[in-house]
Amino acid sequence: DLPSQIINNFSITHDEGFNTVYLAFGSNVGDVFSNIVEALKILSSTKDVTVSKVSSLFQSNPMYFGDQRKFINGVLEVKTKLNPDEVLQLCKKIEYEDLKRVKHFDNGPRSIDLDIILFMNSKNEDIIVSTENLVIPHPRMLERSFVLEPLCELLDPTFSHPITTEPILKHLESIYRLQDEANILWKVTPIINKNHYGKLSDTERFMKYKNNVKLDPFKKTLIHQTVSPTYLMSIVNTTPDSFSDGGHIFNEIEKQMKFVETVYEGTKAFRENIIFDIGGCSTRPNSIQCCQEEEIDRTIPLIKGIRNNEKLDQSRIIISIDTYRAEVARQAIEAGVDIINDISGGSFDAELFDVVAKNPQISYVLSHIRGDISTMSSLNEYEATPSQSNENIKEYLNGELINDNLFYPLIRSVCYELAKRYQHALQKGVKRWQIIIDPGLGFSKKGKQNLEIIKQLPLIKNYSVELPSLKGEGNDYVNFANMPILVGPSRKKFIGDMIEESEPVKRDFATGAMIASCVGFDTNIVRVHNAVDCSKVLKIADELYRSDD
Ligand SMILES: Nc1nc2ncc(COP(=O)(O)O)nc2c(=O)[nH]1
Ligand SMILES: Nc1nc2ncc(COP(=O)(O)O)nc2c(=O)[nH]1
Repeated sequence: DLPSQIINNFSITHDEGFNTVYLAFGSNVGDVFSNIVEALKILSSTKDVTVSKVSSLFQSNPMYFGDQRKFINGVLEVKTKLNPDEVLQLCKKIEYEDLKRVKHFDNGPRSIDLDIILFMNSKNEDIIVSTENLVIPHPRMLERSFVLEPLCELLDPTFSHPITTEPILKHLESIYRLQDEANILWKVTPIINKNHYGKLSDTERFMKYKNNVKLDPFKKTLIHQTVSPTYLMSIVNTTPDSFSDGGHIFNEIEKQMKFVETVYEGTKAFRENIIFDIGGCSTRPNSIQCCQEEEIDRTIPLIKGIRNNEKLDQSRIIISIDTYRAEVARQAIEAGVDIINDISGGSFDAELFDVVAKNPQISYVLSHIRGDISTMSSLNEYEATPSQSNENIKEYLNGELINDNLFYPLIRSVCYELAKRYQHALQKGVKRWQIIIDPGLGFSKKGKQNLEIIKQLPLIKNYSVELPSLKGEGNDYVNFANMPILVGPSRKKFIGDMIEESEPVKRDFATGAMIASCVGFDTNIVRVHNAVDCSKVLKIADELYRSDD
């Protein structure tokens, strides 16, 4: 029952092992995000098929036939006992029976497209197929950034194409070296919470990060650079003791709403969107944590109020909840938030990741921290690199193995510890496409360590690490390619110490300078108290650092 002609005589043994298959998916018709989630669900519920990895989502320009909607593309890894032909039949069933795809013409619009890109048998040998209805590896994969970019997120950097024997990463670089705008992708994270009381039917409500890849004219190396506007996150602390506001808007919903409306009006000249980050429980070092009911009482009514406020254009507003508690996150999603902003990296409440996993349509900020609110300030030793502490760990930068242990121990430790939290998140079913990375300024970092983190932010997207898998056997490969970065330096102590200013509210000018620098270090979202003034800072910084020319 195998395809008639297999070039390499690697038979597909139906032994206890599983074949590994990489499938590229794309959609540009109908409710695109739901099509993709539905296709994943059907694959995951198919006998002898497990979806083991899913890439980020990318918005891409239609290739070959330009006159159609942009696509949302990605790649997934599947472990299966099925042979290539059976996988092909399964893909066709999902496309045409389950998702009712109607094919008008080649390369035209489609509700879902599932293409077999690569196929390895249970001994990890490449299966090459060439029949009239199936060719593996996919014949056009090497010309498609919308396939290779997401595929490289799932593979270790040395993984090579079975026929060219060149690393896939190198093939992707060759596409970008063409410097053709058509190959440029937008990384997207979903903010499609339909609990907006029906106000938002937009099935493609994503935060978008346009990643330009320019050729450095001198060094001939490729420079990845975000060229889309930086997102502005406005802190709305409804706590009585939040160290910067002193609780002046605590417990008076109309005052909180007035604050939100002021920020909404004051930022719309220079920001297309505004994110309101609703915080009901201070996370200042050693602060007393309010109880869950108190946190819910302080936050949920305001979220509902914002979503119901007719004066506000909901399509411009993104709401996040700053909480590490699962129940608060769950109720906030019900109330209409688009992002769970969790300073604990899912480590303070074991159920938090479950809530995020149940809602693949919203985004999640995965932050770096060590210990808990009362211990985090003392846990700021970063002398050793991850590879030094455990020789099973292999770290890469831009796909090259790093051996030098003196080289950036701080950022590498932060990335490695985030990679471990990332493993836990994915094990609970959180999708990579939901995740925004935050290095946690002021959390388990003192003074100048925060500046070092900011200067090394660009490394995060080029960092990857091979580390023991949580299942106990073999290694996982984690990278942060294309992950949006959020930073929250606003009014923090490390800024206050630098300018000898003990009053947080007087640190806004220095915060503005810090924010502009963060944009220069390729940050995608900045979290601030004084959003109105920072919207002007971002206008300047984006003009300087985000211009496409
Ligand atoms: N951006 C984009 N363009 C496209 N053009 C053609 C096809 C048709 O692909 P096929 O030849 O593998 O069916 N798929 C896409 C796609 O998924 N994304
Ligand atoms: N994602 C994210 N969320 C946060 N929430 C609270 C604080 C503590 O500062 P605050 O009390 O001024 O809000 N800092 C962060 C941060 O740095 N990143």
